[in-house]
Parts: sequence; C-alpha cells; structure tokens
Amino acid sequence: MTKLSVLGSTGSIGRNTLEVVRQFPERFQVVGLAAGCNVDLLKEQIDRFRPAVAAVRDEAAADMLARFFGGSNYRPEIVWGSEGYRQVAALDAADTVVSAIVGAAGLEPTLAAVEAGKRLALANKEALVAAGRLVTERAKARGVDIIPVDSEHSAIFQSLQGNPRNALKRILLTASGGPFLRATPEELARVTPEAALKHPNWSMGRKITVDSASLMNKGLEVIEACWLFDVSPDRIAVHVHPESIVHSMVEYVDGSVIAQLGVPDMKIPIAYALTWPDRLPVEAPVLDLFELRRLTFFPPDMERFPCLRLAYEACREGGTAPAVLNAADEVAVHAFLEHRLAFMDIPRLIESLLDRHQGGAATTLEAVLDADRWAREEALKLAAAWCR
Ligand SMILES: NC(=O)C1=CN([C@@H]2O[C@H](COP(=O)(O)OP(=O)(O)OC[C@H]3O[C@@H](n4cnc5c(N)ncnc54)[C@H](OP(=O)(O)O)[C@@H]3O)[C@@H](O)[C@H]2O)C=CC1
Ligand SMILES: CC(=O)[C@@H](O)[C@H](O)COP(=O)(O)O
Ligand SMILES: [Mn+2]
Repeated sequence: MTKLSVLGSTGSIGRNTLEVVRQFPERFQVVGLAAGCNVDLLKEQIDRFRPAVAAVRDEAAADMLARFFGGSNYRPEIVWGSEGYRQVAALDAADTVVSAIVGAAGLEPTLAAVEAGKRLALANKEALVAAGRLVTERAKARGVDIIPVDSEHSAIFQSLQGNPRNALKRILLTASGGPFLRATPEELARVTPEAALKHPNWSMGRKITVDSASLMNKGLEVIEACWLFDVSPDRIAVHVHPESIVHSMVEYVDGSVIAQLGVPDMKIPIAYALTWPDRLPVEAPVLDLFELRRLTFFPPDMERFPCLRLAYEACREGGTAPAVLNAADEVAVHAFLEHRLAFMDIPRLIESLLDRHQGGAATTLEAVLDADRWAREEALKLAAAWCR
C-alpha cells in the first residue's frame, strides 16, 4: 500500500491523481491533502479519501474548511500557509508525495518532501526550473527518487529504462505547438486569453495551458529535462508534434530512437510515477494508431514563439536566470489572463527582465527566492506600465 500526500489536490494533476487512487483503492491510501483556496472541492476530497491532515492557503480558508466539519465525528487536522504545506509534504505517514502545486509556490513544499526523504512524484516543473540544482542535489543527498509526472519527462524516463545513461545522445522533446501553431505574427499579437485556454489535446490548469500556447511550457520543460536527466540544453531538441501521441523520445549513440506513445491522458504518467517500475491497468482511452494514421513532426519556430528561445538562453546562462524567467512568466501570464497584457507582451516582459537581472549562483534557497522576488516586483511594475 502506497501512502500518499497530494500537494495541489484540487488542481488538474491533483484531481487526476485522486482518480488513479479511486481506481486502485487496494494500492493507495491518501494520508495528506494540500489545496490553495478551493475549500469546497477539498472538503469533497477529504470526505472521500479521509486524510489525516489537510492544508490550505491561509487561516481564513482553514476556518472555512473547519466549519464544514461542524457536527461530524471525523475531521482531519487542518493546517495552513507555508508551515501547513511543509507539514503535509513531510508527514510521517506518507511515503510518496505528489508535488502538483502550480508555480514557484510549489518549490518549498517540494523541498520539504525531499528533506523528509519522501519519494517524489514531481509535476511541479517550476520547482526544477527555479531551483533545479538545489532540488536534485538535496534529493541525491537524501537518496530520494524523483519520478517525473510531466508527460514528456515520464516518456523520457520510460525510454531510458534499462539503458545505460552514458549511451544517451539526445533527448527529442515533443511539443504540441499549442492552439496558435499556425498563427501569423499579426494574429499572435491579437490572441485572447479565451483562445489561449483552448489547448488542442490536453485539459490542464490555466497557467500551464497559456504556457503551452506561448511555447514557454516547452522552454520550462527543456530546463526540467536538463535537471532530471543530467544533460545540457544543446542535447535537447524540441520536435513539434501536433498529435501529442509520441510524448517524447531518446536517441542513443547507435542511432536508435526509443519513444513512449499513448493517448494524451495524465492518468497514465501519474500512475506510472506512483508505481514505477510496475504498471497498473489504468482506465484510460486506448491508443488506436489505425484511426490516427499519421504522426507528424517539425522544428519549432522560435521567432514567432520567443519564449522557447528565452528559456534556452536562461538555461544556458544558468544560476538564477531560470528563476527570473519563471517568475516573470508567472506574472505575465496572470496579467494576460486578466486582459491587462497582450499575448506577445509575455515574452517581451520576460526578455526585459532577463536583460536587466544581475546573474548569480542558485546554490541556496535564499538566492533563488531573492531572484524570484526581484523578478516578480519588477515584472509587476512593467505589467502596470504596459497595461492595455
Ligand atoms: N495539468 C497537467 O496536465 C500538467 C501539469 N503539470 C504541472 O503540474 C503543476 C500543476 O498544474 P495543474 O494541475 O494544471 O494546475 P491547476 O491550476 O489545475 O492546479 C493548481 C493547484 O495548485 C494549488 N495552488 C495554486 N496556487 C497555490 C499557492 N500559492 N499555494 C498553494 N497551492 C496553490 C491550487 O489550489 P486551489 O485551486 O485550491 O486554489 C491547485 O490545487 C504545474 O506545475 C504544471 O506545470 C505538468 C504536466 C501536466
Ligand atoms: C500534459 C503535459 O505534460 C503538458 O505539459 C503538455 O505537454 C502540454 O503540451 P504542450 O506544451 O506540448 O502543448
Ligand atoms: Mn508536459
């Protein structure tokens, strides 16, 4: 029986994780849940999965959640804020933590899970983007396995199984291209949040969906792959693959390319991350290649989608540059979703901050958090100045 703490349980990954748990009650027990502000959904999850501890964002949300349990016999311990998230991430009763809070807000809970020696099923790519060195070095020191949940990284991880790492030549990271794959620069300048939120293949949270549309998601995934698989960005080639069936590939020194394929359904990589090296008979649609008939691949256009270029540049620069890239993106995406910035202001804002930031080593949490804070403050100022 795997005992799980799920961070970000009310989000898209969190809900898919709990769906996997629902399908295999004999394999999993939920001992901790952490959400942001969605206390209604969290209450439903608590009723169903009966965790010992539940965390929410602040005291007001904790009070609201506690009120739901007024007359009932059972209620979990309710905790809140950064200390509460740390508690759920490091619960004695948990052996595995699913890290699925969105954004850099997931970094400290992820580190807490690593420090507590929990097996980490990692969806929160921003933790690796902002603090990849810290997270991977601490995991190594604690003997913690980081199992990727992100579909591409799960595919790479699966394609590497049984093959010695030193024979790896390149990672071929697939990208759907998002909803604006064929948009002209003039069209890109005018796209709306509503259009950006219509991902062609995946149903996901709002922030990652906009990142997919700008190709920043792919940029974040390049950085994530560098840390997870210990490769330089020059050995990661993004392949646009609009069908989202080949979830990524690895090329070996002998020219062999090994891929993982499947329907775009996150329950598959989530279940694998929870049970690796075993596989579960997950209830998900079946891949029918006869129906698909054709799988296509082409190179990304980094002129129309500068976010991908910026992520490669930040990755090559290293230090705190990726933390700045990530924080600036979070602020810009939020402003875009509120109709305060145009879509192409996202890369413009990020580039402006990367140009201005004073590089530094990202070897301590304080250095990463300082860079993140600086980038957020400056990004907010720019977003206010550019507000449409
Ligand atoms: N969705 C997907 O298919 C994939 C997602 N990922 C990654 O997984 C992570 C989660 O993505 P996704 O599930 O789509 O995101 P969602 O927006 O759907 O969910 C985000 C979760 O994080 C919680 N949350 C948001 N802000 C905070 C905060 N400041 N402190 C604590 N909790 C917070 C939300 O709580 P609440 O709603 O209660 O406020 C919610 O539970 C991201 O890093 C994403 O890049 C990676 C691959 C695929
Ligand atoms: C499901 C998942 O892993 C997402 O990160 C997905 O890959 C987004 O797709 P694109 O960024 O390729 O559009
Ligand atoms: Mn992905």
